[in-house]
Amino acid sequence: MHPRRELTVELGDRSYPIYIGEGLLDDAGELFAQRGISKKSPLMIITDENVAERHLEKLQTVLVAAGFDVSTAIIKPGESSKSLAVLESLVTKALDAGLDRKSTIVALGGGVVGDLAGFVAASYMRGLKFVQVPTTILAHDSSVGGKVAVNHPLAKNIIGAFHQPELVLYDLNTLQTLPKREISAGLSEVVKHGLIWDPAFVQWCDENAERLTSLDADALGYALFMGCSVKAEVVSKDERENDLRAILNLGHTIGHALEAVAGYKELLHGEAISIGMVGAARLAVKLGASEDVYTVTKRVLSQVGLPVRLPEHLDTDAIMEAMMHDKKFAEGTMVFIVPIEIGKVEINKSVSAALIREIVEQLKQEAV
Ligand SMILES: NC(=O)c1ccc[n+]([C@@H]2O[C@H](COP(=O)([O-])OP(=O)(O)OC[C@H]3O[C@@H](n4cnc5c(N)ncnc54)[C@H](O)[C@@H]3O)[C@@H](O)[C@H]2O)c1
Ligand SMILES: O=C(O)C(=O)C[C@@H](O)[C@H](O)[C@H](O)COP(=O)(O)O
Ligand SMILES: [Zn+2]
Repeated sequence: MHPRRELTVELGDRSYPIYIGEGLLDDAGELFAQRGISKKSPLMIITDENVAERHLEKLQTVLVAAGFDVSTAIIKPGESSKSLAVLESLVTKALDAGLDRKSTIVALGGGVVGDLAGFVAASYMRGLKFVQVPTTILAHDSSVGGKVAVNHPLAKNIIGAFHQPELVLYDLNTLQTLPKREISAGLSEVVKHGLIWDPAFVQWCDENAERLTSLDADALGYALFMGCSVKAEVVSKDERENDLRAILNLGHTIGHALEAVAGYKELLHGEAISIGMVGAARLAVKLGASEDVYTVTKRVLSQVGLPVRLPEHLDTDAIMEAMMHDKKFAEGTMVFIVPIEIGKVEINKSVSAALIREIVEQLKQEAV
């Protein structure tokens, strides 16, 4: 077995481990067996074309050698695969492969694969076990916490469930094949975890931006461990987002609306969230926070190669309308996550639509 960092998402008898380390795909057979993944029922690996080309053979070979009955389903890469149509095609694949109630779904890929495969696992035969094998930096966030979903053309993640994995197996070696743009997009949620919880970690990201974007293995291992730690702690305290978990949505009220208005194509999730976090920081300053909240947020995000300006051609009215479809809009109020200082946020339920509109307009003029 390879050396690894370990964390636990504490959820009573549904608690599960997160393993992070280099070369962990080699250990998948043993770790799956330890978590009680069945060898008697077929298991299905869901992945996308880019990941399949680079990492599927390795995982499949290891699992077959360990005695698992493995089938695979490969989807088109990209956010547009998080759809009901692709979900249905995967259910067809699962039926063809003979998956039964004791089968396991394995999500090998980024957040798109994780959210989609997780929702297949949540819904097929009313729920199968599943395993997250994240292969993007961003997926340190999506693989932990059990939010699984597909999109609707009008709203992100609007059809989904809470369904926790049996384990998260994070092989850092897989990240070495990531394209540059995806590296930066993934770092958006890493920085977010610092901004909501840990000022020292934000400072560390600021000082180590270059090591992170160049995929320095030590820096990456530490950053992903820190990000997963924050996520695991928050989820352990409030699995179903009754209150605290909403803080993980920093930047997402504006960010999700941008993704939807841009047709889930132009902006990657991490990029949209970066712009959304700059917007949240601007809002915070308007509400009385120190100017530092804005300058530090913007600086760290820029340093890791993320956009901070909202593309001008995205229509403000459409963005405002998309926000009203977000899950954060309920009982007539918008829940907005506001960074009151670096490393600390508040859940604000009284931000007016007029103020949000003003922020959206300002984000279109943001200096880069
Ligand atoms: N469930 C959650 O809690 C949660 C949290 C954060 C984000 N999300 C969701 O995650 C999604 C974004 O995830 P993402 O950024 O990982 O996107 P993604 O899954 O689309 O992956 C990004 C791109 O990188 C490619 N790729 C993946 N791994 C690779 C590798 N190792 N080498 C080369 N290419 C690789 C993919 O094919 C894709 O083209 C969004 O849909 C977002 O809503 C969910
Ligand atoms: O896990 C959570 O909770 C999050 O908010 C993490 C986010 O990064 C993620 O994008 C999530 O999918 C957004 O949740 P949603 O409930 O707003 O769809
Ligand atoms: Zn997110």
